[in-house]
Amino acid sequence: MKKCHQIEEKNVDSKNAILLMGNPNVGKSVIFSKLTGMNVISANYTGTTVTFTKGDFTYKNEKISLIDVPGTYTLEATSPAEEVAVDMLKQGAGAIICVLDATNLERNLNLAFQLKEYNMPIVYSLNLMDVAERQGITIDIDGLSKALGAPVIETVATHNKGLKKVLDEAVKAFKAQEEIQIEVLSKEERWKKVGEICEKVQTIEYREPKFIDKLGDWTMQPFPGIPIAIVVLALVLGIVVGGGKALRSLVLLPIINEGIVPIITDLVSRIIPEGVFLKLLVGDFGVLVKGIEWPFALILPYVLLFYIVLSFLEDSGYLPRLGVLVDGILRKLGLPGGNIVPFIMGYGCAVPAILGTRASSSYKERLILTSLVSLAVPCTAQTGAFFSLLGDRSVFVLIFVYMISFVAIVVVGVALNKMLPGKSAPMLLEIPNLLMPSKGTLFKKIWIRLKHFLVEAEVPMMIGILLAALIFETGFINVIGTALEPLVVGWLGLPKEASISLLLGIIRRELAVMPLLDMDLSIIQVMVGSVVALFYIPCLSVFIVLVKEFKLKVALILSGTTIAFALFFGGIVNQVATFISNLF
Ligand SMILES: Nc1nc2c(ncn2[C@@H]2O[C@H](COP(=O)(O)OP(=O)(O)OP(=O)(O)O)[C@@H](O)[C@H]2O)c(=O)[nH]1
Ligand SMILES: [Mg+2]
Repeated sequence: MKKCHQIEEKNVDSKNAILLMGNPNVGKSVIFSKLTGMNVISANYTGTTVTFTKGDFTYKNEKISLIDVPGTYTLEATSPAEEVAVDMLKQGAGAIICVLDATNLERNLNLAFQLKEYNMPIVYSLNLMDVAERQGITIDIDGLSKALGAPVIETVATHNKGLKKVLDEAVKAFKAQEEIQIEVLSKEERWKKVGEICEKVQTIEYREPKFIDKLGDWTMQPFPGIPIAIVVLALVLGIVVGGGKALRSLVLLPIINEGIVPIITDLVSRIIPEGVFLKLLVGDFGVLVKGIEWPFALILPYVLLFYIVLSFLEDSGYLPRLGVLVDGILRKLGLPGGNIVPFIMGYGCAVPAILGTRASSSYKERLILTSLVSLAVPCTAQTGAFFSLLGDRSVFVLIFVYMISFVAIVVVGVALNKMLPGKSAPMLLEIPNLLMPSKGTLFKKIWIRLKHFLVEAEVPMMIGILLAALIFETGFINVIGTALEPLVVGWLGLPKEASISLLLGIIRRELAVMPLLDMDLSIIQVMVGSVVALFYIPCLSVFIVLVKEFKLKVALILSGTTIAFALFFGGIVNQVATFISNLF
């Protein structure tokens, strides 16, 4: 028989803290967002939350700190994300809201019983009741409550059903300060008891599977799963690429370049006298010209559409299913199918993708995925930049850049898998229910990401543009250009002023591409510039995350390697393309 757990550091505020615990993907983050009014990202796959978030609010005159933590299957953490949850639990709380997935009662109760080993009152939120109903699952709430010795409340978090009642019960529990009935069971005793409870309280009535459940199964079988995946990919590309182009050239560019920018330029020119300062604001690289055009007209359409599509795919539960289909391919890169989610997120931004790897229990997998995303996966802002630079000029070069990216992912992935010590974790990929995304949570998520982009990207982009303006207006570009001439002109075959791309690319990845837009470049030069930008150093925010997650040494090695890779292959493309063009 084990001993019950002692709470380690009794936090002074912990008596007002309510901890949301539960298995992954049971709705904790949705409950957190609904109860606190703070928006945290939720998605339909395991491992969405990888750190904790605290939300303070007052409820019925009680000051409450609600804490959302990553999901965990057991309290013996196997990944950095699960460690966060277990650490928070050990710090103690006034009460725990244990969220249970009504469609997976047995596995969820296993964790519920482990929580009973801690000296804290628990209230149970039996969530996803709508999906349970759809699947013919009925649960005897009173019976379950008796078996657990605590209140059990049926909830549908996405529709805010039952959540107030859960909060009421949690507040009641921590105010009552009743003696807690600690129950410590061995693993075998626990599973046996859980099995008995499920048998008693749960009835599963056979229902003809609904279309959405059938679709969920089809998406994982090679047929029709692969054709479905191809249709999904085509739709994603159509929406992001086609929609992005339409939004950019038909709506945003005319509004910004023919409306907003001329008005601003005119106003500023009237107030500020001719000189360097005016040029910094509204000159060729003016902050008020490029600082509006680049992020809002050229990048934003792709970012917005990508996040709409990604959020929909995330909330539907399709991504882990895609992971099952591509497991065999990804495994060759040392990344079992479960890594599909952070990998795809990398096409949005490398920062959440790298943070997302915290849910993985294998350091080797985390490092391979991080390396691939830092090196060869263009983020959505960079994609916007590539489409702006290449879309109208040469679709061939555009396809070439993405092919190079794909080849690099495969070659580097296979090589790292062979070179790095350690093992990939076996595929533990939980397949969630296929759900129709809830409009409210979907909009909120898109808004969080868009806001994040506007704050996180716009400020560094403005700084980068200001730096570029300063470098050009002061003539400093000649000094840099001359210093880098052998590399930029000699090896890469680019004009001297393209050195600016190498400087700005350090700030943000798309800034390695954007300056090329206004230069009169040949097709070969555009191709070289794009390949360099594709592999070039991860931007500053990614570098900071790399240091945080993998320490300075790994961050420096990765960044150094990506720079070397970018310059080496950029040069090779230049030499080969020039040689071929000379033949004709
Ligand atoms: N239909 C339905 N969907 C729900 C309900 N509660 C949550 N969801 C959806 O289930 C998915 C998982 O929700 P999250 O809040 O991210 O789950 P989580 O427990 O925080 O997951 P982790 O952070 O991975 O531990 C999301 O797509 C939600 O929109 C519900 O009651 N009914
Ligand atoms: Mg969560």
